[in-house]
Amino acid sequence: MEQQEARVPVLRVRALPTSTNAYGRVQAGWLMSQIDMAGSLDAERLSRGPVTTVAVNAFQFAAPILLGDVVDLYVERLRIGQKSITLKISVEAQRMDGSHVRITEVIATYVAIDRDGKSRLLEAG
Ligand SMILES: CCCCCCCCCCCCCCCC(=O)SCCNC(=O)CCNC(=O)[C@H](O)C(C)(C)COP(=O)(O)OP(=O)(O)OC[C@H]1O[C@@H](n2cnc3c(N)ncnc32)[C@H](O)[C@@H]1OP(=O)(O)O
Repeated sequence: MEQQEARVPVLRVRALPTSTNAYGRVQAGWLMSQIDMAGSLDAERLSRGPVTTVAVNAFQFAAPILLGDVVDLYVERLRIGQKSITLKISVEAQRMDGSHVRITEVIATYVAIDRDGKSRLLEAG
């Protein structure tokens, strides 16, 4: 049977009352934390060890994330260097009515580090 390649989010999380303001909209800080979580997860897998965020580009938010939305974070590897990985992290929300909304895209660079926090070569297999 022919396999269809599905786009799989690195992280999927629901916006609950603990993530929103009093008006039911997700706070930017919560979303940034999820973005960093998705990016570092992918970079840790690729580098087979710890990483740190060295640079993040400017963010722009196209739409709000609302209470109850399911938030999907997709990661695309843009550049794999000797010690660093640059990723595009895209955020989409599924509303409770089933509609899908594009929220933001961020470009972030992660550097593989050793136990002392010094940069190290990637160990991608
Ligand atoms: C409204 C709400 C408010 C919210 C507020 C908003 C905040 C928006 C946050 C968003 C979401 C994220 C949230 C992160 C949250 C944290 O993670 S906080 C920051 C945590 N990061 C750190 O602490 C890292 C601190 N920096 C360091 O420790 C050192 O600079 C590093 C990363 C170990 C690099 O050390 P180094 O000696 O420069 O390393 P070096 O061997 O020369 O270079 C290694 C590689 O890094 C690359 N590199 C070095 N510097 C850079 C650079 N600046 N750019 C790109 N690549 C670089 C080099 O090109 C090299 O790559 P390769 O060409 O080999 O692949």
